[in-house]
Amino acid sequence: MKFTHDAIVIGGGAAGLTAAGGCALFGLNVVLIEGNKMGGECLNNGCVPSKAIITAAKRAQEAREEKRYGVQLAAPQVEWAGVHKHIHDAIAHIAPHDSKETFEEMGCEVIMGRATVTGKHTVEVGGRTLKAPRIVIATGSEPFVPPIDGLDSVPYLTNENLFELTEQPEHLVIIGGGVIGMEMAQSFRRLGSEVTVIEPGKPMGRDDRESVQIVVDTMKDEGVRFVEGKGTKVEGKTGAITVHTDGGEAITGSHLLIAVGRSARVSGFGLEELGIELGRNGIKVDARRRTSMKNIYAIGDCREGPRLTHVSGYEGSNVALEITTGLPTKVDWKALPWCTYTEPEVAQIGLTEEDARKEYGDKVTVIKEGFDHNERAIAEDSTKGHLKVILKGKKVIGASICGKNAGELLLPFTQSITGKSDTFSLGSAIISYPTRSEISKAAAFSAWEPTVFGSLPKKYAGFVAKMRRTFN
Ligand SMILES: Cc1cc2nc3c(=O)[nH]c(=O)nc-3n(C[C@H](O)[C@H](O)[C@H](O)COP(=O)(O)OP(=O)(O)OC[C@H]3O[C@@H](n4cnc5c(N)ncnc54)[C@H](O)[C@@H]3O)c2cc1C
Ligand SMILES: NC(=O)c1ccc[n+]([C@@H]2O[C@H](COP(=O)([O-])OP(=O)(O)OC[C@H]3O[C@@H](n4cnc5c(N)ncnc54)[C@H](O)[C@@H]3O)[C@@H](O)[C@H]2O)c1
Repeated sequence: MKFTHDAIVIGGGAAGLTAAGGCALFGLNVVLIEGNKMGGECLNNGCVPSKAIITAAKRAQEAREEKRYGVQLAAPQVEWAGVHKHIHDAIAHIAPHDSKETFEEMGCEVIMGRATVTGKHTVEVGGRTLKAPRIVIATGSEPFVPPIDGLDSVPYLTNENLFELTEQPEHLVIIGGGVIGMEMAQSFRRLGSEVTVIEPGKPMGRDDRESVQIVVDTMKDEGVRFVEGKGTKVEGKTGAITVHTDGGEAITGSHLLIAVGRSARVSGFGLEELGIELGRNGIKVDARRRTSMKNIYAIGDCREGPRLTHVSGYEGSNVALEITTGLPTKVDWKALPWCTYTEPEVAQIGLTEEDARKEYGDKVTVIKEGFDHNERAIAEDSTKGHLKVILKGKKVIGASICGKNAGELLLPFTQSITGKSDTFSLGSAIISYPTRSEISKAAAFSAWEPTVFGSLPKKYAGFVAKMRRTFN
């Protein structure tokens, strides 16, 4: 077969951009195909707009706080057009990083068009037939819309139109207390909307329960209402939408946000026809991200597995490395970090306490340090939260952090879980004072405290002291 390219990448989100960019930087002849907007979900209707609205909401909240540190701010006046502009300015600012031009400069051919996989080595786009020994599918995911009675007859929001709102919701009802539901609930509440979250299970179900409880309590204090139950029926019209729950509640709001998870984008572009195996929610892949057709990879949100921008980027670079070097490159999730950007933030890496205990039982110990002992946090009057280090013996297998900027504090634990560092070196590192990251040193040192100040070192110190007294 005569190939037009070394690799074809379908999808210009975090996964596809990284895979295509990586191949191009190694000098391969790679084509990247994007059917909608370069940058995909993260840039256009995911991480970037959500973090931009969180920032606006934080500013409003700060102004709403009572006099603090002896300083009184004026009450916030939220002007929705300004919030909308801030969101779209942030997207526009970052867009050049992911643009067609940037990737062409890197050496990719970029085609704007919808691709169809037509054979083991063949992709059709805009009337062209492209052929390559390796194909990478990085088509992402879309909001899962649950089969709730009446939902198709009312206007509702998902992350795909939420950030386009030109008016502020008076009362936002959110179905789903997962990551999106919680980040958006706090943001809209802080910006002045009434907010109700409907969630049948535990909000932020994958996270450390103690940490999540702190966030839920904070949000309740800020006026978010939580309703336990499943949304089962929806009715109403623009401006007055009622959600009925299986617990018998009926909540009426001006706007409805659906945030109950994601569906992998896997149909309508040839995968079924080609017989590529699909799982429950995404393309089935092995640890090297190869599909059932081994020369075709699937990375990022479109395959089964965790759905996060840094995961998409990681898989993109792994696959680029495997394609360019020919060496197998497996993914490894033991040090997978994630963070939910509520206030306080909840950050996690590796196993939570609950999962670690399930897996290793009483071999697990947990060291907990509160920010109430961290002097920077005290000086800032921001002591909510804690760090929990999950250990198996002296080996770190997880860390859960709840607090201001918790997501920024994960890095040392990445190093220790992957074996590039350990609790002893972290516990003896010099860390600038006063910083919130001193909490990591304090926890790591706690793991060694009984040994360092144990009976043997004490005996030795006593012996040295006795010698000095005797011979000085
Ligand atoms: C509201 C929200 C907030 C989020 N916040 C965070 C966060 O703070 N941190 C984090 O890590 N993650 C976050 N995420 C998750 C993150 O956005 C995704 O995991 C990530 O963007 C997935 O990247 P991807 O490249 O796999 O897919 P996508 O970004 O979805 O890219 C896939 C691309 O493929 C294109 N495509 C699809 N089919 C075809 C076809 N047939 N031909 C050509 N092109 C095609 C699509 O147009 C799309 O551009 C958030 C998600 C949401 C919804
Ligand atoms: N900070 C971040 O990293 C970040 C932020 C936003 C989104 N994301 C990514 O996007 C993904 C999707 O987020 P999400 O919040 O949509 O999904 P999610 O899986 O985090 O949460 C969905 C929630 O909806 C609930 N639910 C399901 N059916 C329901 C019903 N009928 N009524 C009420 N509640 C119901 C579930 O119990 C669950 O708690 C995340 O898993 C994550 O991968 C990441």
